Amino acid sequence: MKAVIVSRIDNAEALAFARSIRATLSEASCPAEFDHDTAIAVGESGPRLAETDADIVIVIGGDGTILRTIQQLGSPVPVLGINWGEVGFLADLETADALPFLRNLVHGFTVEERMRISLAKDGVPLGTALNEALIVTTRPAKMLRFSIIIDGVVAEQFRADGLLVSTPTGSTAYAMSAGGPIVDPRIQGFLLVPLAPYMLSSRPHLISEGRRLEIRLESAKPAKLVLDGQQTIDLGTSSQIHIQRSPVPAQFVDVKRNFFEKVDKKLRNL
Ligand SMILES: NC(=O)c1ccc[n+]([C@@H]2O[C@H](COP(=O)([O-])OP(=O)(O)OC[C@H]3O[C@@H](n4cnc5c(N)ncnc54)[C@H](O)[C@@H]3O)[C@@H](O)[C@H]2O)c1
Ligand SMILES: Nc1ncnc2c1ncn2[C@@H]1O[C@H](COP(=O)(O)OP(=O)(O)OP(=O)(O)O)[C@@H](O)[C@H]1O
Repeated sequence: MKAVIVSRIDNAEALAFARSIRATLSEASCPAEFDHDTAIAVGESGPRLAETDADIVIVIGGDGTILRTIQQLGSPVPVLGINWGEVGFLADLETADALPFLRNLVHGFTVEERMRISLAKDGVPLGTALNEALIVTTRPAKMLRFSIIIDGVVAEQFRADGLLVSTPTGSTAYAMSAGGPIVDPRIQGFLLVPLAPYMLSSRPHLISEGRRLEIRLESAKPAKLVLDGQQTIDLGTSSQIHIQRSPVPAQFVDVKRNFFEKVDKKLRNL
């Protein structure tokens, strides 16, 4: 088994912990290297995540570092998050448990898959998201006009600051703050949550991932697409965005942590 280690690069203690993880894995006969950004931060060199042939990616950081890592991976590689962040909801291991867990990792592990969404504009791929795709007005305090088309039928039309198309994984993130439900990650679906809709009756929708989903922007106002808070794409005005389940799910090392216990522990006292 071979590991690549990704650390947040803005925190010296996290980088020092990354070194101790590399040493622990080497002692357990598991070759481990730093990814490009982490290596540069400690004066070394390392592979870009898009080119890694590692069997596991160990991430030391919070959710943003995990989300960015998954976006940068080429083919799917199981991710093990060690929490060195403010919340670290996607990081299933706390630092105190990390080294003992890693020593046992070499004996094998199971993988949990999480659906991602893929987006395209007029047939041109825009990217994928593990948490959500946010379509939002470029100009603050201006509204966009949305039509949500499901299986070719206009399901809802409204004006709003923006619209979140979230996965079940992202239902505990921005979508939660915007009033959406917590969605069991075993459910395969799209969670649509409008941002400040100018309509009394607009509600979040959870729809099956098997549906054909299209979002039409119908006001001549500029909009942006933001994927997992990491990647921003200009949509210009009046776009037609097609959304489907990505054929490539994200993979996490299953540390047997209960999702609902994590919600209770990590999100009740933010
Ligand atoms: N008002 C909000 O709640 C809000 C606003 C912007 C972005 N976000 C979320 O932040 C994510 C990007 O994370 P970041 O750390 O780079 O941004 P960030 O540093 O602005 O932090 C956003 C917060 O959301 C938490 N978070 C991220 N993904 C989560 C998940 N799946 N479940 C529970 N909490 C989660 C992070 O721990 C962090 O505390 C975006 O995908 C979006 O979901 C939330
Ligand atoms: N390789 C990198 N390139 C650019 N910025 C990075 C990199 N690694 C980490 N960062 C920055 O470090 C900080 C850590 O983000 P991260 O989301 O991991 O932790 P957090 O926000 O403290 O925790 P949480 O997201 O769990 O609340 C962010 O400001 C992130 O942009």
